[in-house]
This record gives sequence, structure tokens and C-alpha cells, in this order.
Amino acid sequence: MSPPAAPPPAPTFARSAVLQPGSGFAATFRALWPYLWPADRADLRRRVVLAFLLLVLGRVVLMGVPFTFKWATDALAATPTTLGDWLPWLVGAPLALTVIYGLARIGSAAFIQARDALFAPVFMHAVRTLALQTFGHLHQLSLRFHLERKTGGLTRVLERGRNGIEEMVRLGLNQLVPVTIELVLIIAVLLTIFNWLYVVVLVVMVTTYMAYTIKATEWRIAIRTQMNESDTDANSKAIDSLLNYETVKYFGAEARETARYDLSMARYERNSIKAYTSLAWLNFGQAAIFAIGLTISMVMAVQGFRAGTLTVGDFVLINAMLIQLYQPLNFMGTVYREIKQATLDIEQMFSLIGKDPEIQDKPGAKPLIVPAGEVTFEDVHFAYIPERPILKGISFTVPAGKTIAIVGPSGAGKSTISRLLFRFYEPQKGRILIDGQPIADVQQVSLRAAIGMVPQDTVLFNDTIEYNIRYGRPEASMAEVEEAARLAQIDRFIKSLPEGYATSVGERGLKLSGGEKQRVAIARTILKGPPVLVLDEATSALDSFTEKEIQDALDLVSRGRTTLVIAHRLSTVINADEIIVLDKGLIAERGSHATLLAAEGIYASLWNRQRQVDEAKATLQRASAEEEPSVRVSLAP
Ligand SMILES: Nc1ncnc2c1ncn2[C@@H]1O[C@H](COP(=O)(O)OP(=O)(O)OP(=O)(O)O)[C@@H](O)[C@H]1O
Repeated sequence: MSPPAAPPPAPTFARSAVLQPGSGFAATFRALWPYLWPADRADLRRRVVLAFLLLVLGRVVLMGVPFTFKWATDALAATPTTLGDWLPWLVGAPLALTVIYGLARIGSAAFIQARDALFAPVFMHAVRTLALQTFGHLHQLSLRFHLERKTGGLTRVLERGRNGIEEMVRLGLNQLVPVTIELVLIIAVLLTIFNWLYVVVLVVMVTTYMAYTIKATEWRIAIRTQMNESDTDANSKAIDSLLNYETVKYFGAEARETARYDLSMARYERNSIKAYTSLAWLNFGQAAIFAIGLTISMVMAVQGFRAGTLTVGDFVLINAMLIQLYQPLNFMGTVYREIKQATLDIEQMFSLIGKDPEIQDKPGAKPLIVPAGEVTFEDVHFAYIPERPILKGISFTVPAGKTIAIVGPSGAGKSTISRLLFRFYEPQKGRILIDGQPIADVQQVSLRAAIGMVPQDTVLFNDTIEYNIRYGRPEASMAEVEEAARLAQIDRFIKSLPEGYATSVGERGLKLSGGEKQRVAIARTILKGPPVLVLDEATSALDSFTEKEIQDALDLVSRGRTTLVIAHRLSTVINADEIIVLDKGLIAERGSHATLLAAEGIYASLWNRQRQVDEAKATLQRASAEEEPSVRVSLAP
């Protein structure tokens, strides 16, 4: 039997800076930067430069707006004295300047849109690369990690991280960088046309404005969190109450329910009022700080006009310039809050990427070579948590092509043996070998390519039956897929479906029965064709007819393969070459079915108990089969 080729290794990416939650905006942005400025994509880097140039140009053009306003005002203020001056005054400067004013607005809008369009491929590339890197890394992390984290939580980290990048880039590009450029330009204008005192006023105003905004926003974040919590609480109380509609009626508790809901609503009301009041304070404080700065600057401009150093237009210019700055400044509270959230979300994503996989290939690990398929456990000790040992020195060998069954009471560690063989966990002591090669020394992909698994609970991909069978060997032909289905005794069932192999199995395969799912799992393992096979309680929770069918399919697939059967139903292990009885972390008994029965130990008592259960079940089935016709007779007219 030729072992299947190992699938290509999962793509690996250069690990970015390890970022822990709480690293802050600057560290997060530094970690993100290589994705926005990718070393291997000159085209994207060119886009970054161009987008930045457009950003600056857009801001310079926008500066034309207050300037044309100033020039037009100056032109209008210079009242013509002679008749000859009237015509150019009317159609000339003010009119032309007003048109330029409009054009400057259009031009700046065009620059903004062109910049966004240019930059979209850059940040979407960053989003995709990071999402792919995180997703790929999630598959590298250990089973222990995945069992400890909820899958929903992980996909949320992925989704929020992706949105966080988009949000950070969008806010940076649309708000933070433009405001900074605008500030620099305004300072340059103030120094050229006005004087340094205006710069001092501006800097003090903006600094106070930002400090106030950050402080007030921090305060508001806490208030909003309380508001959202009380909103969720009120909602869940309402849902719970309506779901219990009948119970409420049984106990005449309508008034009590309303009072309970009102308690939550009162909290929501209090918190919402606080949220609105705090927003009013934020807006008022921002407006007041800005108005004070603006008024001081304009008073200074009036003084300048009186002193003859400034024109009426300059008075208009300073007002228009600052008002133009007010718009983006007004958003700073939201920008601060959202950038803070985006930073947290991106940090979470990076911290996932930064997690080291518990199980890693050793440097220079070679692929596993399986000429025969002998599996050996050598004094294996294992504990999921140190204080609770599960395996306390297990040794056995499954000779190539033979079948060994592992039985024992629930929780004895049977499934743990298969997880160790797959190297989902590392034993604390001892070794596991396949054809003499310690599995800890070989490449994980080659190890897993050599082992087939029919698990206890088969979960299928939400796709077609064909997709799920083909998962065993994606490049298999349709004829091979059908042959595997035939060997797994599921082909007749598939053909009876209106859509045949194209039938969708539903989420987790829920549209199929337990037995059908298990046979799909057998078919895909047959297609994979591994030299070593693990059947983990593959026949539990099935009726006896389905069990027989599946057992036949399993016998077929395990023929000639080294097989480890982890079973509860002892009837399925009678024919195993050796049966190992696990108890309290040790091998308590071993031998053939007949020897173990004769020994009258744990196996014999398990066997007798199972027989009693089976007999009781059979009696029940017989009884219900006999009762049925009499019921039908008595109901007949
Ligand atoms: N990820 C885990 N973390 C901590 N303990 C675990 C973990 N997985 C299993 N265990 C514990 O290890 C012991 C052995 O589990 P295992 O699944 O190997 O038992 P089993 O013999 O296959 O049982 P069953 O027949 O009921 O499936 C159990 O007590 C179980 O609670």
C-alpha cells in the first residue's frame, strides 16, 4: 500500500512584531506599517506616495478657499471712485475670485476622492494579508488553544481586527493627517501675513481643545459603556419575559414582569440621560474653547486693521481659515474614541498572530516515511493539567496491518491516546513511534497524512456531499469519490437523493443522520488511503442495523491497515488482534477476546454488563414490536 502524499505545508508568513493588548496607538501603527508599505509591492508603495501627495495638494487647494474669500473681500472693500474703475470692479476681481473660490472647493473635493480611490488597494491589501496571516496562524495553534477559546470569539477577533484596520486607515487619512497638514499650513499663513502671537493663540487653542476632547471622551466612554450594558440588560429581560409568556400567565405575574422590566428601563433612562448630558458638555466645551480662540484672533485682527497692518480681507481670512479648521476638529471626539477601539481590535489580532504554536516541527524535521505502518507507544505519560495525570506509562505495539482495540471505562484516556498519536499534544514522558521514527521528530503534515481518522462525532463542512468526501484527497477523480462512497456503503443513499452528490449537508452536516455522517467520514478516509487508521468509538449511538452496516464498512477500510479501534461497544472489538484494557491511566489487561473473558477481570465484567444491557434492549424492542399490531387492531373501525 503506498502511503498518500503529504499535502503542501500551510503557507507561512514572516511574523510581524509581537503586539500585546495595551501596547498603544504608536506601537500598533508601527506593527501595521509594513502591511501598508509592503516591501515586495512597489506598485502599492507608489500609491501610498501619490495618495499622500494628493492629500497635501488637496489641503493646499482648500487653503485657496479662505484666500479667495479674502481677496474678494479686499476687492469689494476698495470702493471705486472714478467711473472708469466701476466696470473692472464689477466684472473683474470679485467675480473672478468668487468663481475661483468655487473651483477651489471642487478641486479639493476631487483631490479627496482621487486620494481615497488611490489608497483603497493599499489598505485592502493590508487587511487581506493580515486576515490571511491570522487565519493561517489559527490553524497552526494547538488543539489545547482551540478548546480553551470559543470559535465565535476567535472569528470576532478576526472580524474586528479587519474592521479596525479599515477604520484606523480611514480616520487617519480623512481626519488626523489632513488636520495636521491644515494646521501646518495655517501656521505658515499666520507667520507670513499675521505674526507669531496668532500662532501662540492657535496652538494654545488647539492644545486645550484636544486635551479637553480626550478627557471628556474618556469620561463619555465609561458612561456609554454603562448605557449600552443597561440597554442589553433591558432587552434580555424583555426577551426572557416574553419567552416565558405562559409561565407568566400561570403565575399571574404580568405586573411583576413589567416592574422588573421597568427597573432595567429606569437604569437605561438614567444612563442615557447621563450620556446625552455628557455629549452636551463635550460639544459645549469644544465650541467654547474654539470660540474663545477665534474671538481672540479676530480681536487681534481688528487691532491690526486699526493699526493699518491688516486689511478687511485679512480679518475675513482669519475667520474663514479657523472656521474651516473647526469642522474636522469637531469630529476629534469620535476620532479619538474610534481610533482607540480600532487600536484595541488590531492589538488583539496581532497578539493572536504572536502566539507561539504549542506543537512545532523541530528544526530540520524530516518527513515521516511509512513502509509498513507499525505503531509503538513506549512508556507514555500524559496529563492535560499537571495535577491530574491521565496516562501513567502506557506501552504497546500495533504490528503493521494489525488491529488493536482500546477499551476501558469512560474517562480512562482512550481518546487521549489517539490525540497523542496525531500529536495534538506532546507526552510529558515516553515516545510514540511509527515504523521506528519518533513522531516528535518528523514533520507534522507528513505524520497526519499517514493517519486516517474516523472520529466519534463527525462534523462536516457546510458544503455538498461530494466536497466532504473529496476532502480526503482533493485531486481525486469523480470515479474515485464514488468508489469510496461505495466501499463506505453510502453510495445507495447518496443516489437516492434528488441532487445526489451535489446535496448540501447543512451546517456541521446536520441535514444527515449520525450514521450517514459517519459513513461520509469513512468514505473520505478511504479516499485518503492512509496506512494507519484510528477509529474513535465509531459505532456509538447508532441503531443495531446501521451499526452492522458501518461495522462492515470499517472492516473493509481497515483491512491491511494498522488500526487502532477506540471502542465502547465491545461487540465491535471481538475480532481485534489484541485488546488493551485501560484503567486509571494504566494498561490493566491485554490479550484476545477469549483470553480476557477467561481471565474474568475488568474486560469480562464490562462484557457481561454490556450483554445485559443489550439483552434488556432487545427485550424492549421485541415487546414494542409485539404491542404495535394489537394497538392497530384495537383502533380499527
Ligand atoms: N482538553 C482537556 N483538558 C483537560 N482534561 C481533559 C481534556 N480532554 C480530556 N480531558 C480529561 O481526560 C480524561 C480522559 O479523556 P478521554 O477523552 O481520553 O477519555 P475516554 O476514555 O476517551 O472517555 P470516553 O469513553 O468517555 O470518551 C477525562 O477525564 C477528561 O475529562
